[in-house]
Amino acid sequence: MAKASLIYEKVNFPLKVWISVFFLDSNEEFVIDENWQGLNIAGGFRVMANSSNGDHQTTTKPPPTPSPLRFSKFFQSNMRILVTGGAGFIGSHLVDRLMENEKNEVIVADNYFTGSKDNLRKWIGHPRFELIRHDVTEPLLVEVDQIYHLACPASPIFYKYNPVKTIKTNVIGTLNMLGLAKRVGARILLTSTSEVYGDPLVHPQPETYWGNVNPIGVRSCYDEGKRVAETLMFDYHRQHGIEIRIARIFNTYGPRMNIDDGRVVSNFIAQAIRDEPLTVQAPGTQTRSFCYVSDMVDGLIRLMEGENTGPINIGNPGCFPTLFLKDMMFVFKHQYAIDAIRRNLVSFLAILGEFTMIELAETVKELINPKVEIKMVENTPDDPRQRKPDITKAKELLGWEPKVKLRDGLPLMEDDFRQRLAVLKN
Ligand SMILES: NC(=O)c1ccc[n+]([C@@H]2O[C@H](COP(=O)([O-])OP(=O)(O)OC[C@H]3O[C@@H](n4cnc5c(N)ncnc54)[C@H](O)[C@@H]3O)[C@@H](O)[C@H]2O)c1
Ligand SMILES: O=C(O)[C@H]1O[C@H](OP(=O)(O)OP(=O)(O)OC[C@H]2O[C@@H](n3ccc(=O)[nH]c3=O)[C@H](O)[C@@H]2O)[C@H](O)[C@@H](O)[C@@H]1O
Repeated sequence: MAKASLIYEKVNFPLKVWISVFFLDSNEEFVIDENWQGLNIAGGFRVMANSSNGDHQTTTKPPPTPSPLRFSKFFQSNMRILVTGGAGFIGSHLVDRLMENEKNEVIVADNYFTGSKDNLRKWIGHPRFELIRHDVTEPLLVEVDQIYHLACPASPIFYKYNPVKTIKTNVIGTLNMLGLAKRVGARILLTSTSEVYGDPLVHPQPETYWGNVNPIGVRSCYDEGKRVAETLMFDYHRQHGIEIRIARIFNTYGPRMNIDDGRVVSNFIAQAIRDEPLTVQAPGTQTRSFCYVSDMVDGLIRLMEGENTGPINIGNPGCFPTLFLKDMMFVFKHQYAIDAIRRNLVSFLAILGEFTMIELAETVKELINPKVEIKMVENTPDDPRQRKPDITKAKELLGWEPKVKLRDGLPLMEDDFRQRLAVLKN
């Protein structure tokens, strides 16, 4: 569909080739000239005939049959897909899935800040795959039909490391990708986050909730950055008719997460394998919902291919009520937790029906290393106390719901971590 409109635009204006040149804060267009009749949409330009003398208008013969190569290029049903941040955790799994379809050509643009070529090693050299070292804060000129825009550090440790760069990535990076989408008529999907809900006062979070975000906190570069990115998506949609999709992703885990990524599931698994104490950040009663990466990729592709702009929550609302008693005992053994409960009733209510970090630690301990210790450590500012997606919209509009339970997903991740850490299971 996007390709069809691209072809239409290029072929039906033979005397002019319009090129959009995207500047950081504006999209400006200028005309190359009437000497160029056509554009090779495979990338780069090709002059196919010179019409400035008007020769073709005087001839009575039908025009020569164009090269079959040209037609195959124009009319093939292949999709060319750009994945920004494709060398990262979710991005590389998305690339695997997109590459399974022989009609897809995939271009990855990544600056390798938190991603790695290693995640894509099986595709490097493949004729339908291209990897570009590129920072999305700079404009990118490629010809594509779809853009999955994932580029952004996702672990709080990494996005807080250089907050100014994080906000530039979210704002300027998204602006650049929207400029690209506008120039080539591509559909664009943004991977937003459940962090747009901040420390939510509504629970679970539906897409209609506007959030409770600290605009000046240490996490703001990320959560406010993503909120602006969402705003830009909708402004380009309303103002320029760009086809947009917004996924609000909730905590996702799986193989290929950075071992020292700092996120809770990867931390606990690496710690359990290394025989180090599992570090539960106080109070430990904060809740999250964990979605296995294959489910996430499935949701993202359905959103891209479907007819809804979103935003749509994609996450796994599952919880573990069976661990409730154990959880309570752990909480009451720790002064931190008791203080937190006294201070805030929400933290206490969280443990009644939700999946807490203590439960996660207990689950990892049980599945991976029953001898490992669990210890309570200091938390970081503005850590959301509760988070769980309302996925009604994803179910109804995308026919999507997660399939992999945490207890099945954790061992798959363990295998990958053991291989990379070179530690065999006893
Ligand atoms: N994993 C989650 O739980 C989660 C939750 C919510 C939202 N998300 C979003 O999903 C996307 C992917 O997350 P992930 O977990 O795979 O993270 P990740 O850190 O593994 O991947 C991000 C990728 O983006 C690249 N990148 C960062 N800044 C860039 C820049 N300026 N230019 C080009 N490339 C850049 C990194 O090198 C990396 O390859 C992110 O946008 C993130 O905000 C993830
Ligand atoms: O899903 C989301 O929308 C967001 O979720 C995560 O942010 P966060 O939930 O803070 O992720 P973690 O760093 O994995 O922390 C989860 C919880 O575990 C706790 N934690 C973390 C690390 C640890 O070693 N121990 C521990 O108890 C944290 O205090 C926090 O309460 C991601 O890292 C963001 O990129 C993403 O956008």
